[in-house]
Amino acid sequence: MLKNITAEQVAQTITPRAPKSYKCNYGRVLLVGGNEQFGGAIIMAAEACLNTGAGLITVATNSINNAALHTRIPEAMFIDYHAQELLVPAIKAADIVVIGPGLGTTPFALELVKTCLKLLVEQQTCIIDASALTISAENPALINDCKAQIILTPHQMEWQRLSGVKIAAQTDLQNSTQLAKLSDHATLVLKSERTKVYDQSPTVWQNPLGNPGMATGGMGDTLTGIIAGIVAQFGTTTNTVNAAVYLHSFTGDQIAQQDYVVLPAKLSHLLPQVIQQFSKQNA
Ligand SMILES: NC(=O)C1=CN([C@@H]2O[C@H](COP(=O)(O)OP(=O)(O)OC[C@H]3O[C@@H](n4cnc5c(N)ncnc54)[C@H](OP(=O)(O)O)[C@@H]3O)[C@@H](O)[C@H]2O)[C@@H](O)CC1
Ligand SMILES: Nc1ncnc2c1ncn2[C@@H]1O[C@H](COP(=O)(O)OP(=O)(O)O)[C@@H](O)[C@H]1O
Ligand SMILES: [Mg+2]
Repeated sequence: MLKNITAEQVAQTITPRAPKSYKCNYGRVLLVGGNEQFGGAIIMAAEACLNTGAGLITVATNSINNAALHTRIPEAMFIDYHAQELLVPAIKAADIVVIGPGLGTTPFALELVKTCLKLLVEQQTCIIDASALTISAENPALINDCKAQIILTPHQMEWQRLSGVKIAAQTDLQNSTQLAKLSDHATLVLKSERTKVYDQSPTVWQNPLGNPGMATGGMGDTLTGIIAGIVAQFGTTTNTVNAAVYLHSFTGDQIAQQDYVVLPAKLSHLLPQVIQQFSKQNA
């Protein structure tokens, strides 16, 4: 059954912060990605995650990206993703691990995906995006064997690679069937001009918002960061994933009222205000 995500559901999910709380109450997120060529992708994901309200953020990336990362968001901690002795404890300590934006598909990238997916346990959530989806398409057991709660965020070509279903044949029934084959505890955020969210139930959720100004590189990396920030604070459920998808497009639509193209950085900067509006509806 197809249902629209509603503003009311989002407002119910985004509860105001408790006065007696501190950073560790809002989730530890580790973002892994960004090679020499695609550092921007992991920086945009981290910036969106920060602006969504995650408590503590660490970025494991190529060291060439460190200066740019810290110029943009000094709030984020940095790990050189080649440093196993730092990376492994960071994976174990995280509530949420994002893997893939700007990671590339080299043998080293494959080893990183393996390290993350194998180390994660049931209490953790892994958001698999971009290059990590392309890598997993060649190695489907990685997703199947991963114990963490899984959120997959492919665009239609990444989903074609992962599921084997051609874009033209990506019906709701096909998508649900292929998702269940990949993992019995994964949620699928299938991105398009009208993104849909599939879990292991027969209900499919459709995002009613978004605009073509959002068709720009980095917009999916930004969504991934928002999903990470929302599930870090409010738990990993279909509701929280839906809320993140909705907030991303809601913010994009606000910007498109004046702007021809919706820049990912601008969307990120508007997020704290938009999320506050939704949290106040709940106060
Ligand atoms: N600033 C940065 O650092 C950025 C870095 N990035 C990083 O780049 C890496 C590669 O990721 P990617 O998504 O760019 O490339 P890929 O996986 O090959 O997919 C593109 C192919 O799929 C096809 N296609 C069909 N339908 C489609 C759809 N709905 N949406 C999109 N594509 C669709 C399309 O077909 P075409 O239009 O060419 O016929 C094309 O052939 C990854 O690590 C990512 O994080 C980006 O995030 C950008 C900003
Ligand atoms: N025409 C459109 N209308 C609404 N949303 C769009 C449109 N085009 C792209 N988007 C959104 O932009 C994002 C693109 O994700 P993705 O292709 O992974 O980008 P990138 O990897 O460059 O960050 C998705 O969230 C998608 O829903
Ligand atoms: Mg992408």
